[in-house]
Formats: sequence, C-alpha cells, structure tokens
Amino acid sequence: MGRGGNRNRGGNRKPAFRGSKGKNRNTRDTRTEPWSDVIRGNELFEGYYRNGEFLDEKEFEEMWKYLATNLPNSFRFTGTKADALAVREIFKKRYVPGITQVTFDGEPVDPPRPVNAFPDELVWDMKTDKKVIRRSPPFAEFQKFLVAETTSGNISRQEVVSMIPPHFLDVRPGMVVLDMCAAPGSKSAQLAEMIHGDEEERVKKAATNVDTNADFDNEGGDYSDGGRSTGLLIANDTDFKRAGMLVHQVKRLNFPNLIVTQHDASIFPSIELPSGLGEKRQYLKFDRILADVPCSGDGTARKNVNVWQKWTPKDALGLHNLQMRILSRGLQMLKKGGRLVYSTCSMNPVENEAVVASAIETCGGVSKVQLVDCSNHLPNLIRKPGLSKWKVYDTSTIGGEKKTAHLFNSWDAFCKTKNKYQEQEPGRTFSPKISEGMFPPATASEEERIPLERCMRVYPHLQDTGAFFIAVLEKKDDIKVSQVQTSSKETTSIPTVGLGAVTPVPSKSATDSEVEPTILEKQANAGSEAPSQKRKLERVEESTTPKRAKVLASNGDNVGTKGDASMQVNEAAEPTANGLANGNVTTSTNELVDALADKAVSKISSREIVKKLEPSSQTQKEYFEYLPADDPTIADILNFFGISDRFPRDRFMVKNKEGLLLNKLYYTSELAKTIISLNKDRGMKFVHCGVIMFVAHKTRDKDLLKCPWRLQGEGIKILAPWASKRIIKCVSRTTLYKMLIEMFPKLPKEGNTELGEVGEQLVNLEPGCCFVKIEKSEGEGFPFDMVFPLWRHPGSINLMVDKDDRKAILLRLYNEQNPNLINHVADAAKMAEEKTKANDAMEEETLGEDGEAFEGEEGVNEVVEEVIEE
Ligand SMILES: C[S@@+](CC[C@H](N)C(=O)[O-])C[C@H]1O[C@@H](n2cnc3c(N)ncnc32)[C@H](O)[C@@H]1O
Repeated sequence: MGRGGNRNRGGNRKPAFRGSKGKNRNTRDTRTEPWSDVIRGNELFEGYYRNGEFLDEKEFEEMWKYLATNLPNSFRFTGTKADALAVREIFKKRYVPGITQVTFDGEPVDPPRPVNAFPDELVWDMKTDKKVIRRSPPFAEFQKFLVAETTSGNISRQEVVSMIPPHFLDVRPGMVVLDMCAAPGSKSAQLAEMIHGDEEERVKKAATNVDTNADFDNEGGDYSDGGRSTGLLIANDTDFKRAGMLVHQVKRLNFPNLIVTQHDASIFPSIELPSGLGEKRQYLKFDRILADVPCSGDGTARKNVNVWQKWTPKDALGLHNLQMRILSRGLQMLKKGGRLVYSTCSMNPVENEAVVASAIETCGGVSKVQLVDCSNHLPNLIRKPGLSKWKVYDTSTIGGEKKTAHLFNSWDAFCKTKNKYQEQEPGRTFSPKISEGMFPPATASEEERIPLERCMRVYPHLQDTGAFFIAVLEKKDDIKVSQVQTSSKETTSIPTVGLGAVTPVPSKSATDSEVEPTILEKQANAGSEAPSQKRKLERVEESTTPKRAKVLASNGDNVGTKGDASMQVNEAAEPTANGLANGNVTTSTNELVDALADKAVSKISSREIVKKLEPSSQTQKEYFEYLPADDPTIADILNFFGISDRFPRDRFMVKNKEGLLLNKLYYTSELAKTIISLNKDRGMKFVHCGVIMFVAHKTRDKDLLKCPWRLQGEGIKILAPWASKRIIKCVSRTTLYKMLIEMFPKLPKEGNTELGEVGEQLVNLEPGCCFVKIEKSEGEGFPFDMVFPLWRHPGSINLMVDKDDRKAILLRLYNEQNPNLINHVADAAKMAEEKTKANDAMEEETLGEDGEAFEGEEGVNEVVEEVIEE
C-alpha cells in the first residue's frame, strides 16, 4: 500500500499519508469542520491510485498533490452564443481590467482566466481567495455582477470538467437528445443550448420572410419550425427531489423543446411515436444520448469532503452494475449512427473503462458499437488515454474487523484468491459484487479489440480541474438482444423491481428496434396495479445479458452514490415505493415549481425547492392537456397581439385534469406535444414540459379589457417575432432606465409622459399587455436584443420584470450598483394601510378620506393586486 506522505489540510501543503497496512486513522467525523481543516488523506484511496499503475510515480505525485488542493471556481457564459458573447464582453471590459491590477498583502492576485480547453473564452476560472474578494472593491463589484448574472441565468457556475461531456456529443439543432441522469441539470442546460443553436436570428428572418433558407444550416441543423430548431431534449433523473432541482434549473431556459421525466434510466421506457393504421408500432430513437451516470465521485475530492472521509473501493464495486445497465439501455435507445457519451466524475476504471467494455461486448462487440476517436476534438483539452489494463481493488474482512486491501489483476486471480481464503480462513469475506465484467477484457484479435485508449481521462494536475472520465460511443448497427445473451438456452437473472429479489427468466431474441413494448404499456393493459412480475417480463424483453454482463443480475442494486457538483445522493436502482412498480403515478413537481416560478423562481435556490417538495407531493399527478387548435380564447388572444397565421395554434396546453383554460397557457414544440400526448397515459412520468406563454390577468375591471391575458417573460421571445400588434419600440437607454427604476411610472393623458418615445407610443394604446422591443445597437446603445412584456394601465404603466431581474439589468446595462427602485403603488398602499390602522385606532369614519387620498392614482387597487401576483 501507500508509501508515505504528509497529512494535508488543503491549500498546497504536501499530502498526508501514513504508511501502509496500518488501520486508516482518519476516522474522525470532520463534516462539521471547515473544509480547509479537513484532512485530505485517506489510506485506501491513495493506496489504490498509487499502486494501481494509473500514472507513473512522478506524475502520480503531481496528481495527488493537486487533488488535495482547493478547486478553482469556474463559470460559463450561457444562452445563445450572441447573448453569451455580449455578457462576456461586459465582464471583460468592465471588470477584468480592475481585478487584474489588484494586489493583496503586497502580492499580485491571480485574476480570473479563460479556460483554454473551451472555445470563445466562454468558460473562466478563478482561484481568488474569499478574503481577497471581500476586501478588494474591484473583486467585490465583480462578485456582485457574477451573482446577479447567475440569478438571471446568463452565467452558470459549473465545474470545468463537468462542462466537457456535452462538447463531445456533437449535438446539432434539430437533434433528439436524451440526458439519462440529468439532475441537477448543468449539462442539460448545455445540451439545450446546442439543440437551439442560433435560432433567434433565424426565426427573425423566417417571420419576416427575409430569408427563406432559414430552415437548415450547412451542418445539417434543422430549423424548419419557422426558424426554430425542431429538436428535443428529454432530461431524466430517477430521484424525485433531484428531478425537482432539474425542473427548477431547466425552466429558466424557457425552451419549449424540453421534457423532464423521472425514471430509472436503466429501464427507461420506450417512447411511442405515431404510426399508420396497421403499421408496426414506432418508438423514439435518439440521435444523441448523455449517460452522466451516478458514480463514486472520487474525482470531486478537491471540493467534496466526503471523498476524503469515506472513500472505499466498495463504492465503485457497488455502482458498476447500475452504470452498466444504464449504458446498455442508452445504447439500445440510440439511433443507428447515433452518438452516446458516457461520463463519470470518478477515476476508478471499474466505473469507467470496465463499464464501457462490458457494454460494448453486451451489445455484440465493436461491429455494433464503437468508441470514437476524439483526439481532434477540443484539441486544447489536456487528457490522458483510457486504460487498457487495470486492477480491481477490494477489501476483505473477518467478521467486519481486520480490513485487508487486495489488488486483483484478473477475474481468475480474484476467484483463486477467494477460493484459497475459503479454505484457509473461511470467515474472511470479499465484496459479493465483484464480477468478471469489472476486469479488463480478454485479449482479442485486432478487429475485435475494444480500443479503450480512445476513452478520455482528465486528471486534476493536467489543467487544474477536478477529475473526469469521458467515453464517446457510436452505434454502428442495430443491436440484437440474442447477440448479448450467453446462449439461447441460458437463463438470465433480472432483479425484481422493488423487492431486490432475483428471479431467473428466459432469454429472448430480437433486434433492438423490436424490444420496445414498455412496462407502462403492459401496466396500462393490465390495469393500474403493476406487480413485480410485469416488470420482470418487460426486463426480459429489453434485457441485454452477456457473459461479462452477468453482473447485471448478480448484484443487489441498492447502492449509495456520489453525484458530481458536490451532490451526494443515494439511489435505489429500481423504482420502488413511488414508482411504476406499484402503479402510483408520481409526482408533480410542476405545480410546485410553477407556483414558485410565479414568485420569481430564479431567486429561489435549488435547496429551497427541494425543501418545499414535500413527500406528500410525490403522489400528485401531472396533467398536460393540449387544447384544440380552434380554441376561441386562444384565437382571441393571438388576434389581440396580431400573431401571424404561420405561428402554430395547436401546441398550447394547460396543466389541469379538465383541460380548462383557467389561469396559464403553456406552449411546447411539436415533437414534445406528440410525445406527451401519446405517452402520458402509458404511465410515463413526465414532470415538466412547456413554457408559460400567457397568464390570466386578474383585475377587478378585467371585463373592461379587450384581452385579459398578459404575456410572460418566459414565452415572450418565442412569440415576439410573429407579432404585428401592440408592439412598442424602445430605442433610448434613458427611457428603458426610467421603466426599470420605476415600477409604475405614470402615463398622463396629456403633457410630457417623461417616458420618451415609449410614452408617445403608449398614450394612444388601449389598456392591456404589449411587447416592448429593444434592438441591439452599436456604441452606446444596447448590447443585445431584448423584449419585455408591459402592462398599460389607464394611468400608468408597468414593465413586467420582477425586482431582482430589474436590478440585474440595471447593473448589466447601466453599471448601477445599488439601484433604489421606485414603487409609488406599493408606497401608496403602505401609506394607506398605515393610515387605515391609525384611523381604526382613532375609531373614526374615514373611508371617504382614504378614497380621496388615492384619487387620480388610476387603478391603484388593481395594480396592488398585480404586485402581489408577480
Ligand atoms: C452525476 S449526477 C448527474 C449530474 C448531471 N448530469 C449534471 O450535469 O448536472 C448522477 C445523477 O444520476 C441520478 N441517478 C441515479 N441513479 C439513477 C438511475 N437509475 N436512473 C436515472 N438517474 C439516476 C442521480 O439522482 C443523480 O442526479
């Protein structure tokens, strides 16, 4: 085992390691101690990576030294490329020069730097100490910008290595993509951006008929939905609470081409597509799949205390089976020619190369699934090739005491050792989870060899990051289930859902395109109860059980996992209590998250969301009911805003069981609609889809309004290019400033409105909602296009942007550090409340006076209602 070292408490001190064979003395539970005080040493952990021949000795020392230091902070500019570049420019021009000059205790401070591995300087990292950030005004100002833009969704604070996998998926607009294990959703956000490409520009051109070629780009991106990408992202996670976090994260993207599901990815249901009468049923196959699977997470040691405190080889051994099943299911659902990226934040080959090799063998070898050589992609990303040889690590104990570590070179060696001990020391136990598939594949002919060196390993010392593993797989041919069975006579054991039991079931031969009928379908046919036997049958049809993959069946599946992004998770591998197995329809995160969204969801942290997702809500059902294309209310609304006939009418939905248009009207892409409509009653657990396009405007005199519906920030960008009525153009920075700093500026019928060009356009517009459009302009103008909803009251206006977003925009565009928002209405309401209280106290009849006090403030009561609602 280990060859010494020092205990390390972070920073750049030398790593601590206390000799070999001794008991791991690092048993103190230091979870409550500051991270800087946590001992960054763990004998077992170091023993494996030092002795497992991953790196030569010198490089290992370097890697281990980095692993024990704090991880730099990193962030990414998000959104459409144009918007991301514009915000990046503000950052570079306004903040970088100041922070580059900062010194602390007489020493220059490391400024943020662009991460070279990624193009366009859209990813940055910084090592600046918190102390410096607090005490140095340029850093403190930059920090404020970072927080505001993160809240607004223009910047994502994401680990550098976690940004890598989506880059290797080569997603193009129009593609159908599945993110199998998506929560908390940082990679889903990247994928969604890729699916959407540069559609904003294209929609503008398509809507104005300027460019009739806006439908496709020269790399095959499909924008044929009126300039919008036809693609779709399905983001899935099995964990209820984490699926809630995922919804929270992706809602901010305002993408109508996105569905969130909550399923165990290893048995992800097949999604039915429309098929003609008498035709074979069609099922969705994906162009791209990301399998960023649950893993032991030892690559996150630079920011995750638990790795140092709890690392054990059993973590990886316990996860291999689940990882393998998720990857195999992913490969089944992939289109021929499609690409799948498998990734983990673990350095352990049992979770990495072993899983990839097993899955390829499972699917019939390299003629069916091949590893892609990505050496020319992201050339600035420093990486090491995947391993072709490795050792499997385990600890044995006698009666739970006397832990001994073992490194096994091969399955054979493991079996021999186990047998030897069984004779000599029968009480000694090894992990029951070790299986043949965890070891390097046997030597094969050159054609059959799996080129594992094409996998990519990113270690901390290579570019000062966390560690990550990435493998890019391409499906060459349909996979026959028969090819992955050991033999047609052999039986395969599949764990029975929910019970953890193992039941032998016969194998079946079919091509992967035929192994599709879902559990859900069977459930639907069999009524709402779905006994475990049904799941068993379904797993038979879709199971892929090769020799190496016998492991699929051999292990109990309840495993503890450590996700990346410092998330510690515990997953049961099969859905049990709340899942399909007992026929309960799970969870509505939607209503809750929507409710929170109304109160400016982006201001609520994921943790708060999770807290609010009480277990009781796990039994609520989500409803996604599409309205007919000729719905008269929709027609009225669209007519009010002059929405072009070319804008689809049949993709609006509501989220109540009765399908009534009561409060909110959502919009989705066509493929999302097709999938939801066809599969929602087949038991698929959809937890989110749709962008809020219109909300009912509840005011006392709504009957006087021609259209008592208002536009929403979420959907306004999708609709605006197609609108021809109720469009107000704002060209002056001063006017926008006035509308931002003042919540309800007055709009007198005569005289100067003090709202410049906007006031002039609004004076003659009848009350109701309208678009405020701002176009990008050079120089002192606006750095990007913007569009906001605005409510025109009889005597005032209200830009419908909540307070935090107003502040973020004021900071971004006007460098306004601490804006004092003016809200006459809230002030007046407060005054009125105080006055009422005072009057009540005096027991005087003053109602008439109150009425007088507000005279002239048109719609005050009405507006107060809105403030609350927003
Ligand atoms: C490494 S994290 C994913 C991180 C995510 N891709 C991101 O970038 O934000 C692994 C995720 O897998 C989920 N998970 C665990 N077991 C799963 C299963 N059987 N099916 C689907 N998701 C699973 C966990 O809840 C966890 O959120």
